[in-house]
Amino acid sequence: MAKHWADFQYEIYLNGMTGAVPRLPTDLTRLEELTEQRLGPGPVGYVAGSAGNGSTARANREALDRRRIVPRMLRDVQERDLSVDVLGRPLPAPVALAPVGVLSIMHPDAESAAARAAAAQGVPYILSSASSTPMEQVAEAMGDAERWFQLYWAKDREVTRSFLDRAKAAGYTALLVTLDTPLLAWRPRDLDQAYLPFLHGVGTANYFSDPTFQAGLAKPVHEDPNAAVMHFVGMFADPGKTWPDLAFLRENWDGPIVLKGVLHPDDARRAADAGMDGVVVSNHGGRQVAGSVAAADALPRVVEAAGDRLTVLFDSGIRTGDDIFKALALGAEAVLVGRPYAYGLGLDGQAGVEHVIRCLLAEFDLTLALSGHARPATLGPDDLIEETA
Ligand SMILES: Cc1cc2nc3c(=O)[nH]c(=O)nc-3n(C[C@H](O)[C@H](O)[C@H](O)COP(=O)(O)O)c2cc1C
Ligand SMILES: O=C(O)C(=O)c1ccccc1
Repeated sequence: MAKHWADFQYEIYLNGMTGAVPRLPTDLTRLEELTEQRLGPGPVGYVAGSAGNGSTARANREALDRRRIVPRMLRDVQERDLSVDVLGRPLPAPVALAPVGVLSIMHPDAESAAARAAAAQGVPYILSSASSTPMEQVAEAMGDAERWFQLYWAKDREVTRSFLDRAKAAGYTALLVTLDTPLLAWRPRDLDQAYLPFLHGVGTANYFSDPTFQAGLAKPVHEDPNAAVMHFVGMFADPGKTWPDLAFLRENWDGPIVLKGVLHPDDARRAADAGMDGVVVSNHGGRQVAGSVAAADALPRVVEAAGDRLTVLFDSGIRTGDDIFKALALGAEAVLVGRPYAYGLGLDGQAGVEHVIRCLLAEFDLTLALSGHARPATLGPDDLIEETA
């Protein structure tokens, strides 16, 4: 019998018999405010912030809220199985932790704590290129648990090659290449505080620990950290890249490659033509293009364009179990979750991240069951209606 994620609900009530209540709220939309109260506005502003006046982040929520589930009755949901195969990997549920950089601004144990939480719950951890901990150290914290690597595709081809070699050697099985961040967007919350973590050397661990990156410096990082930061800033993204450049990644990575940040169906077709294995339909949680199409509104057309040529993943705005249900019903094979686990980490370290994973999956399991489904595979567009204004 497969594990029932919904058992967490019963566990919470049972613990209540001894007077214990959960350390964090089970409505994950409350975590942002709580984190801000505890950690202060600087770091939380970076995590919570979005592009422009926040319209894309709001649209992400509206597009999910506008879709309503139409539950079905009497369909035997006693035994349920949330497991899925994604990119040829068996996962216990259709959820992974999104790549979120600079996590040391939330907690000193940073990515290692988040990775341990993912490993403990069996969900994949996607490590950001801009992590505050080197990829080998995060890998070590996870044992042989499922991990994927997110690439910020550097200007310097040899640094990129070195990252790919290191990620492979450290056991990261899939590569997510983020395409929507060739520049950092206009983010008023960060601008108003003049706060950018990298300038303080946060989020540069993979670069500073890289032999090829180091070879490009006149002095070792510890002798001239400012020069190292400037070297990083100059190379970490490359607005000059075009579709033919993907051939380099295809030649240098044996496992699955997924392009993160695809919103247009034609870009999905180009991804398949370039030999990519999947896409993440994402607008970076509303942090890049202000005024962008909501990720959930872009999803159906990308799913249609992908056909059976690409694995389609989804992120941007997932906060609850019913959001996961909706994304899957719109055609995503799995979802990534970003900010909620970053807040969980800020509030309670590894345990806080585990809390977030368990709440989301318990709620998803219950939503699935109460709507008449025993497996993610039976979800489809018929399970939703779209409200019109
Ligand atoms: C603080 C922060 C840092 C992020 N860093 C990265 C990153 O390094 N690489 C990346 O591909 N996406 C990054 N993202 C975007 C997430 O991977 C994901 O697309 C987004 O958070 C999903 O939206 P959500 O936060 O609403 O779940 C970051 C997001 C946040 C909030
Ligand atoms: O802040 C972000 O959204 C992001 O993707 C990022 C970019 C560079 C380094 C760290 C995070």
